[in-house]
Amino acid sequence: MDSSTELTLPAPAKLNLFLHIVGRRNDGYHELETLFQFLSISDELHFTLTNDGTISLTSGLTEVTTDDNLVYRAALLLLPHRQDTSLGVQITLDKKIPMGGGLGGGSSDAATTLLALNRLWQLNLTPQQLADIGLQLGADVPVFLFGRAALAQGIGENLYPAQPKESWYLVINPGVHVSTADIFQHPDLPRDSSRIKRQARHWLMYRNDCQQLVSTLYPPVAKALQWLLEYAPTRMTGTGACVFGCFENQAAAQKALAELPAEFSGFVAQGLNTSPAWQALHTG
Ligand SMILES: C[C@](O)(CO)[C@H](O)COP(=O)(O)OP(=O)(O)OC[C@H]1O[C@@H](n2ccc(N)nc2=O)[C@H](O)[C@@H]1O
Ligand SMILES: Nc1ncnc2c1ncn2[C@@H]1O[C@H](COP(=O)(O)OP(=O)(O)OP(=O)(O)O)[C@@H](O)[C@H]1O
Repeated sequence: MDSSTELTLPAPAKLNLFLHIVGRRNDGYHELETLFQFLSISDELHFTLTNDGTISLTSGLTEVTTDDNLVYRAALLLLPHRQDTSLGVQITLDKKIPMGGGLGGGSSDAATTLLALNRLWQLNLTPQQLADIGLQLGADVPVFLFGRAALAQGIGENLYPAQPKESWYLVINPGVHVSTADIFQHPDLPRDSSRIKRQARHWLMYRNDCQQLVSTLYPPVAKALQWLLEYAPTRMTGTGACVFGCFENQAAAQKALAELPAEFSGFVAQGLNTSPAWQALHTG
């Protein structure tokens, strides 16, 4: 494979190890403090350079149209930055991360696309320029571009590298769809957490401010949390619906997974402080 015309890159999932809401901006977006860590489960994207000036995407996803797919939207945003307008790309997305569960798969796919096209189309955009473009697609895109586990402030654009333990997690999908916009608009969402002193304590000492509300609105989320708590310290990621338990090692997490009630699905993955996408681009 010629790396100047073809590129295969992962797009990892993330966890929000904690998530505090510390305020609300004038535009309605919430100011957060959250600790991001990547997971060893990834979507895979394959990029082939073309010379027809167009973007094509094959994803096999029935839930999302091509026009709405964050991969396609990310590629569109880079079109005006090409010097040579004959440059195009054929993209294949192999989706493995559960969608809409707070695992950030869509944002990660978008970030991997921005990184790949910056390389293939030789755009020479700086990390900050890519982050500004990425933020238009989702609040979680910058951390995937940054490629390091991080404490995020603002809506996710102010990132400070962090080194949480690379634990093993059992992630459970309770099987309900939680709308991020609905949770952030809900009158009962607490919005007044105080700012933490930068990572003064272990992340388990903090909380996810959306968890109580989502558990009340979606009983399967509460049930998954309650089941997992028998095995490990437990929390919800993002605005849900996925929840995770933190284990000492892979075997302990697998053992709990083997006992998972049939009504839920789940998987075991390791927390990673360096994004596999970043690693592939810089060492591959
Ligand atoms: C909750 C997190 O997953 C934490 O990592 C993210 O902040 C959510 O990021 P995301 O899924 O990329 O969300 P976006 O697509 O940017 O926003 C969806 C909707 O949620 C609300 N929203 C989102 C993020 C934020 N900090 N404040 C908000 O109020 C806005 O109404 C927005 O229209
Ligand atoms: N490539 C993509 N992969 C997944 N979802 C996509 C993609 N493109 C667009 N979407 C849309 O974005 C929505 C959110 O997807 P995603 O899987 O990133 O959610 P999430 O994990 O809850 O994100 P977050 O943690 O950032 O809130 C999906 O329900 C889908 O409609």
